[in-house]
Amino acid sequence: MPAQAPASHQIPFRSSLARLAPEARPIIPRLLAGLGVGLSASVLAVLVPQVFRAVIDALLRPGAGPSAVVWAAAVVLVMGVFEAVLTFLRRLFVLDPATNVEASLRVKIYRHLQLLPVSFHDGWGSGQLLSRAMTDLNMLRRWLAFGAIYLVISFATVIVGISMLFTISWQLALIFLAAAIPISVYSFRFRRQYVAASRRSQDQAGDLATAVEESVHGIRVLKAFGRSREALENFAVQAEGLRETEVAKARHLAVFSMVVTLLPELALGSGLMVGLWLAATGQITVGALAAFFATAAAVANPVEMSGALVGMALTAKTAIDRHYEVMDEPVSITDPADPARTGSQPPSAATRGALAFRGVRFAYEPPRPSRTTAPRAPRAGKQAPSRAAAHDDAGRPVLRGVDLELVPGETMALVGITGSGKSTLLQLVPRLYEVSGGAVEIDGVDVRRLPLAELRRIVSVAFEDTTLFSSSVRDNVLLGAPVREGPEAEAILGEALDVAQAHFAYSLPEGLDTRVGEEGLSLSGGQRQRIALARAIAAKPSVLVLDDPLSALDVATEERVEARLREVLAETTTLIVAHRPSTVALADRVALLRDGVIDDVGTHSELLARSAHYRYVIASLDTEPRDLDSGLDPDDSLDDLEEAR
Ligand SMILES: Nc1ncnc2c1ncn2[C@@H]1O[C@H](COP(=O)(O)OP(=O)(O)OP(=O)(O)O)[C@@H](O)[C@H]1O
Repeated sequence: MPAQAPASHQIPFRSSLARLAPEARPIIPRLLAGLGVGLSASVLAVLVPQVFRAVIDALLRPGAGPSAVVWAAAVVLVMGVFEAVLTFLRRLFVLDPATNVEASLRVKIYRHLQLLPVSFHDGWGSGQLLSRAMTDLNMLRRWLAFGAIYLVISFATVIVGISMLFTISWQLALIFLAAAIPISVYSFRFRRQYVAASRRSQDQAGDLATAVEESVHGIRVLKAFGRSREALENFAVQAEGLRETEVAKARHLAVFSMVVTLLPELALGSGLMVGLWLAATGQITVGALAAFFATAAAVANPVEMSGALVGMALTAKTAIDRHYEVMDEPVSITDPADPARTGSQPPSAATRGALAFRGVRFAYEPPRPSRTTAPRAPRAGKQAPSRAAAHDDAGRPVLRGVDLELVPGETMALVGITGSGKSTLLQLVPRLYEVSGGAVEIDGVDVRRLPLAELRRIVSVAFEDTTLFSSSVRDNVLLGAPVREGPEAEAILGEALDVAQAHFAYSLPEGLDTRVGEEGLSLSGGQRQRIALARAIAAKPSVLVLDDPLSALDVATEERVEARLREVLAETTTLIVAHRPSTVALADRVALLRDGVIDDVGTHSELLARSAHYRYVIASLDTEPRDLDSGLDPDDSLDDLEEAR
């Protein structure tokens, strides 16, 4: 387990920036070009007062003609045009690289999220991940394209400007410089406060996004239980928390901006009095005095903007830290260093589908505080706990030594009381989680020694809680299929829909091209399950792992599905979590999971005869058909079903 990450305000700014080096390296030439033209533009702006100085002094010289004014005006005009062109070029140079960095970091975080194990996703709110992939990177892009360049330009302008001030009058320049001392002292304090507030606000924005996402997904539950108002109140508390942080952030920025505006103005005021005295006593010319104030104004502008620029830089730093918190999470489930087989072997030829659990132990990882959001300010109201935090079992063993063998082509039902670890055991087969001890084997090979792509081709899964993607029925079903286009794919699709008894899909408004999923047509729970089951079948697996995917089907449909499954996937080994006697009755054998171990294995009748715990579990299973498509009598007994086989 990696060491706990330091809180973001403890990471020095330079270290945060250094993380961007691999992204920034290719764009450095363009950034430098942008910086170069930006600097030239600002140097031009600082030089304009020197022209004024020359003009005024020339005009005040006895016998001076108006031609000096014409020349000066022409020079100022040319300098102005140059400055405008340079500013345009600066934008042109930096915009493209900044958007490239944003896009590349976004793709990287998405790819990393795909690679990270399910245990990582258990511990993170989806809004947190969403805000890191979207808002944070947007802020970073804006800073790279504008803030970072402008900060350097402003700094250089101030340095050049102050040097110019010294060439005009060292006494006046010293007065101006005196204002810089309290500004730099104060900026230290500001930086600390602002980084903490900025981190808090970006985390709170992520939490808020999670809250919106959860309530949109759970809108039916909230409405059905009349909890919309309570959800709104909780949301309002969270939104208020974010507002307060934003206000605190803005307040820090306002005070800092006030300091950086006020002090140079005070310096200018005092400088004016001293300057007039110096001019009156002939120590400087009137032209020099005018040039001094024009230059001082040009220097004061970036100083005044420094509050906003520093704020932007600190926000970008927080965005970088938040991005790399996710990127630094280790991908713990990876391809083996010495694979037992190569991915090029055709699975059907190489895999018979003998599935074995050997002394399998498993405990969910306890949630680490650094995994969720960074240090938060205490705030009123309830905070939705992360998913892993909601499980008291995290860290405690769920499976304590499971031994179970399935012969190729066998269908085995897994039963046990609720929370006994059935779903957990299933998820170890395709390595959605990694065993804490022991091994899961397919054809005698530890699944950890199979390349992940191959393992997930051999093993196909369907869960009770079905996820359909926003695309057509066809795309959803063929998601894991060996071929996804052409006549062979169509044949696989037709067969999978037939086995899953999902014929309804043909009569959808646009047939198999009908868009389903979040942004598509709403399907019933049973329909969704059938599509998800078809997806698992279309993958042509050697091992099929079904986590009660038929729970929303009526008993008759379930039976038809099982019968077709046997026909079509006669060679497929199936491990199915059963929550209904009907599912149990359709299996070849049943395994009883109890207290983290397999308590007994046998046929349904054998277990009924010899295991009191099995009888207890069976008695507590749901006997009601949930999707009343068929009109089957719910009182149909198990024996009838067994006979039906
Ligand atoms: N992601 C998770 N993080 C931490 N603990 C978990 C997680 N998922 C499940 N658990 C815990 O592990 C134990 C086993 O859960 P599991 O879902 O495997 O049980 P189950 O037998 O499938 O239950 P059911 O029959 O109700 O579906 C439970 O105590 C549960 O609280």
